Amino acid sequence: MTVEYIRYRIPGDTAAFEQAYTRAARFLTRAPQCVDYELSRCTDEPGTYILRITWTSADDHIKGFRGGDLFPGFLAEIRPYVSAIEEMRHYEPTAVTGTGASIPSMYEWAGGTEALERLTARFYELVVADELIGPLFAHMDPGHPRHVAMWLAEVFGGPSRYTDERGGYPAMLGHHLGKGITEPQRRRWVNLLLDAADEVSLPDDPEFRAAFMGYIEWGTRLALANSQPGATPPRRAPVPHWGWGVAPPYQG
Ligand code: HEM
Repeated sequence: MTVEYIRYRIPGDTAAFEQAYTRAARFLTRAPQCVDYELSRCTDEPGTYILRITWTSADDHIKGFRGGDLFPGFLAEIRPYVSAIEEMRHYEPTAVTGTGASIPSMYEWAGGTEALERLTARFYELVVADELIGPLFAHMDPGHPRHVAMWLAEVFGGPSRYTDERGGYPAMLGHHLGKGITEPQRRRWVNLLLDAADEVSLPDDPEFRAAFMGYIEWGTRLALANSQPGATPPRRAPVPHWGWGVAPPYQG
């Protein structure tokens, strides 16, 4: 991945510049080498703009996009502004990246550790009483519901206690290896978790439940795949971090 920054100083009609880029952007939208792009206007210095384009790689940009069919149409739209370019360079992203706290994490939205522990306590009551999956959990550690709450907390943006105290992803993976979970068992696990979520009044707004279900579907399908005989999952990986996806929480 490489990020291209192009800084413009437009001396005249900025509306025409923005319109030209609106047309040029249609070519970026169609380019498989383009991850995303954004044109920003400077609020302190009218006429100064920065275009950020993330490319799959510098080579893909130079050889793929510039050497490809879309470039002539793109260039035709922005050619009048080439002389207004003050900087045009590729930058490599560093490890310093993240998000702020303007959007609450799913962990906070759910109600934190207390809410997740309420969820898993009720869930495993339903699980052990269930004729299809109860037998799988016949010998489970009494701390199991709290440990799964810890895992979910970490996945949804809360404290990293499963990693710090319980061995993180490799330990969680180890609990599922060789279990031979079947699809009906996976589906029952999901159904019971959703029943428990309703019973303990986990937030039921569309955004939270959609994102929550997204993780549960992903996680249970991986648990099933990794539990099969001969499965070769990665032995080491970080605990996944699940976010809101395309529908962030509705805050009124
Ligand atoms: C999102 C999906 C899942 C998550 C987050 C999850 C989470 C976990 C965690 C964190 C543990 C280890 C608990 C500890 O550290 O004590 C565990 C163990 C286990 N899980 Fe899952 N799991 C998932 C799906 C499933 C499914 C679908 C099944 C079977 C239907 C299953 C069956 C088990 C079993 C049998 C154990 C070991 C229980 C024991 O201690 O005897 N898991 N799971």
